[in-house]
Amino acid sequence: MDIIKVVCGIIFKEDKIFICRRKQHKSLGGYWEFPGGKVEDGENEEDSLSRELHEELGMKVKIDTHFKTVVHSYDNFTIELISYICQFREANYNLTDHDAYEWVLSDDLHKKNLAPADIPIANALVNFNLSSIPPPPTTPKKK
Ligand SMILES: Nc1nc2c([nH]c(=O)n2[C@H]2C[C@H](O)[C@@H](COP(=O)(O)OP(=O)(O)OP(=O)(O)O)O2)c(=O)[nH]1
Repeated sequence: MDIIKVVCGIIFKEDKIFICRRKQHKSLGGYWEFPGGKVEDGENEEDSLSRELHEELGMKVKIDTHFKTVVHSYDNFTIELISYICQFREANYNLTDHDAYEWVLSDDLHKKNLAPADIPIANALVNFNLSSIPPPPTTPKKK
């Protein structure tokens, strides 16, 4: 069976993380997830994530770094879920594929009914320190 490549954002606003609930009629409807979607042919992961966040939430983020990739088999399909740490910039929260969203502390992620593929990511986030991300290199000022 083919593996479906899915990219998702772990989007921080200060110390909270954005999660959203899939609409009931969608696959895995009712589960909470990190937003994102399928990587299309010829698209790189970061471009795909930016596109999905814009389409599904009207959201802009700064993508920092790859965090964790999980391969998970559901009953009918297998996904490779690739997560990136992001910093929130702005959003109009115009939800197209979700019916709810929340900003939660990483310690509280396990209280939500997360999609099963997301659970190893949520567990890894409990020990994650946002300040461990190196700042972007600064370009020296010209004299
Ligand atoms: N976006 C996203 N999908 C996830 C996560 N965890 C998880 O198991 N999935 C599953 C749900 C879906 O079966 C699949 C992604 O499909 P999707 O419906 O979000 O992607 P899409 O918008 O590109 O697809 P489509 O509805 O246009 O067909 O991966 C997650 O954290 N984020």
